Amino acid sequence: MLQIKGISKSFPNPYGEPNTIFENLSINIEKGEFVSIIGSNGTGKSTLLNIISGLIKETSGEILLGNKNITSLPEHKKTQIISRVFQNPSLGTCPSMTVRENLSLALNKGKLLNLRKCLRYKTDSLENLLEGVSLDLKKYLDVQVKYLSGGQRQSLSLIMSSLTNPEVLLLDEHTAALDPKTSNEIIALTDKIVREKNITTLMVTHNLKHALSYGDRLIMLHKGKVILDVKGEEKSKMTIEDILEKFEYAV
Ligand SMILES: Nc1ncnc2c1ncn2[C@@H]1O[C@H](COP(=O)(O)OP(=O)(O)OP(=O)(O)O)[C@@H](O)[C@H]1O
Repeated sequence: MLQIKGISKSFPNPYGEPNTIFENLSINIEKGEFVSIIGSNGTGKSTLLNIISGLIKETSGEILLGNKNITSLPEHKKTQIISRVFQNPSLGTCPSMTVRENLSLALNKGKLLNLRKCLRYKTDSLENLLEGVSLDLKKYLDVQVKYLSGGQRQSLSLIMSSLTNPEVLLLDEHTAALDPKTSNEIIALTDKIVREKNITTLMVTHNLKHALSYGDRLIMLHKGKVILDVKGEEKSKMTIEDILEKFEYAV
């Protein structure tokens, strides 16, 4: 289980009172649970992922994974157990390297090896990783990532983020920069990876259709508080109109 336990976060404000984003926020996420997080702009969704991944430090509170307290684990250690895919397709990959090189580096994540050793994987085994991935990624094994489309890069980022079987996957609006068709392909690939590997996943999204159709649980944050938390039948009965009403009510 991933436990967000009594997290508070304030950013200093040179012009007045600190900007408090969370006060004593607690959320428990079951192992393998796929949770969509929605909420209006500036409500703290990315900040929550930044705290979990160790990119920013909480003011107080704890993050527990299983029975391990990972709150103070340095970011480079956290990357071995927590993977992240960002909104910007350029962020998860190295653009000047080929798909082969990116995949090889991801397979060696956390190991101290030189590039030649990293690149020891056979073409067949790398192609297998891309088997069945839409957008024909398999054909681009020796193409530099900077020449791929945004959708192809997000597919690659997703595959890379799950190669070393992370315990937690954080998706920060990872389909937001894509056209509707590609965005649907990427969310379907996400679901396949999360289910096959049983990864505890938190997906921040503004796509209410994705938030409703995918994942086991839907959490809505507003001003740093959970104002909706549904799963199972309750979630499956929800409509986009119900959520929009919540937004109206919250703002
Ligand atoms: N490093 C930082 N320093 C100061 N303030 C920050 C920092 N990071 C985030 N904030 C502030 O925290 C608040 C929440 O931002 P955050 O990006 O978490 O919101 P969000 O819910 O992800 O919004 P959006 O949906 O627009 O991406 C905002 O007021 C933002 O300005």
